[in-house]
This record gives sequence, C-alpha cells and structure tokens, in this order.
Amino acid sequence: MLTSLCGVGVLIAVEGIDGAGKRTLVDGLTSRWRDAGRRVTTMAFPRYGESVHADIAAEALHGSHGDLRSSAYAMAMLFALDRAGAAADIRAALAGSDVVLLDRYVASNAAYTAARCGEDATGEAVEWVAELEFHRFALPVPDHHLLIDVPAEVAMGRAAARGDADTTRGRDLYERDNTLQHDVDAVYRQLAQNNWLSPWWVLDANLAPSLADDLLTA
Ligand SMILES: Nc1ncnc2c1ncn2[C@@H]1O[C@H](COP(=O)(O)OP(=O)(O)O)[C@@H](O)[C@H]1O
Ligand SMILES: Cc1cn([C@H]2C[C@H](O)[C@@H](COP(=O)(O)OP(=O)(O)O)O2)c(=O)[nH]c1=O
Repeated sequence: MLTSLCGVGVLIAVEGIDGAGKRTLVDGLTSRWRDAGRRVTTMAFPRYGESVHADIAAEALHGSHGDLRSSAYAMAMLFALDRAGAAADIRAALAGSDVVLLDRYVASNAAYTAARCGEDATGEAVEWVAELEFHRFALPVPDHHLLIDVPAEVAMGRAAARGDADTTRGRDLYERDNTLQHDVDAVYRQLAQNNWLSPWWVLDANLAPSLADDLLTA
C-alpha cells in the first residue's frame, strides 16, 4: 500500500515535457486519492513567487539576466537551489501525508540539462544532477516517478495554445524550442526505461481510474 509502515508518506514525482499534462494528472490523482480517504499533499517546482532562485530562472527563460540562460548548468543550479530550499517542507509533508505528489522534481533537471548538453540519460549531466540534488542537497529520492506519455507535438501544441490564451503564461525559451522538447522527451523515456533511481510508470494524462487504483496498491 502507499502508506508505508513507518508512517512516512510515499513520494511521487510527476514528469513530462512542457504541456504534457502534469498539472492535470496531479489534480486528477489528488482528487481520486482524497476521495479514497488518503492524505495527499502536492507541491510544484519551480516554486515561482516563493523562491528567488525559481523566479530568476523564469526571468532568464523570458530574456532577462544577460547570458545566464545560455548555460545549461547555471540554469540547472537555479532549479536545484529552489528545491534545496524546499527540502524541509518536503520532509514535513512526507511526515504528515500518505502521498506527496510533486509536479516536476529532480528528474526535470536531469532531462532538460542532459538534452541541452546533447547527452542521453547515461551522460555526465544526469549524474551531476543526481549527485548535486540527492547527495549534496540531501533531497529525498522519489519512491515512484510518473512519466506522461504524450506525443511531443501534442504537448507542444497545448503549451502554445496555453501561451496564446493566457498572456501571463507566454511561452518561455524552452517551450518555444521544439528541438529541445523532442530531446527532453527522448531523455525522459530513457530515464523511464532505466528506472532511474526508482520505478517509473509511463502513463496517459487521461488518467484511467484502474491505473490510479493500481498505483494506490503498488
Ligand atoms: N489529456 C488531455 N487532453 C486534452 N488537453 C489536455 C489534457 N491534459 C492536459 N490538457 C490541457 O493541456 C494544457 C497543458 O496541461 P497541463 O496539465 O497544464 O500541462 P503541464 O503541467 O505538463 O504543462 C492545459 O491547457 C490542459 O487543460
Ligand atoms: C523544475 C525544473 C524545470 N525545468 C524547466 C522545465 C520548463 O521548461 C521550465 C519551466 O518549468 P515549468 O514547470 O514548465 O513552469 P511553467 O509553469 O513556467 O510552465 O523549467 C528544468 O529545466 N529543471 C527543473 O528542475
């Protein structure tokens, strides 16, 4: 069962490229599991408005801060520092919940940094992210990863439509880069195939009720 014997909740990271449907899946799982009586806590990364590192990363991806965005490792460091600042909150959430659902987590940094560096899931960037975030920053390793299986074209179309419909969510540099999105998608699929750090589930964002139940009993 998802509730562990020692009373610490299960940590689940939802991953996928921009527009894949992560927030939609997190919302669907949360309401389903809460209806089933589970205590569910959700968190989303980057923590815009809460973390100066997350805000600077977003500003850089929208054209500010000179050439900061041109460094894949500098951008990844900002996202990692955002998470490092949330480590205590994640641990507290785990202590008080059956499930902690994260909308993006360390695997986002692994996939985007590797893709930006032209590497695959076995390259130096993925290793560096794991060492930095799980060892140096001592962030908890997820018990499960959920990867949303959606064609990159579909996800990119949704991200574009969202940007057009909502001027406060104009697409950033990563969302406008179709090649990057394809490369990130490929790295994510390798991470899933290799069960990077924990079991990975590859799911449709149209959450099948049976799958949510399977996850609950996994
Ligand atoms: N399965 C789906 N079918 C159609 N549209 C979807 C689906 N999942 C998400 N969307 C829509 O696509 C957009 C991106 O979804 P969202 O969950 O915000 O993605 P992400 O968090 O991965 O960027 C939103 O406008 C959402 O309503
Ligand atoms: C959390 C995180 C995001 N990213 C990237 C993925 C996205 O392209 C971008 C912004 O995150 P995203 O979750 O897509 O935010 P938004 O609400 O602005 O769409 O940052 C990383 O490269 N590393 C990370 O650790």
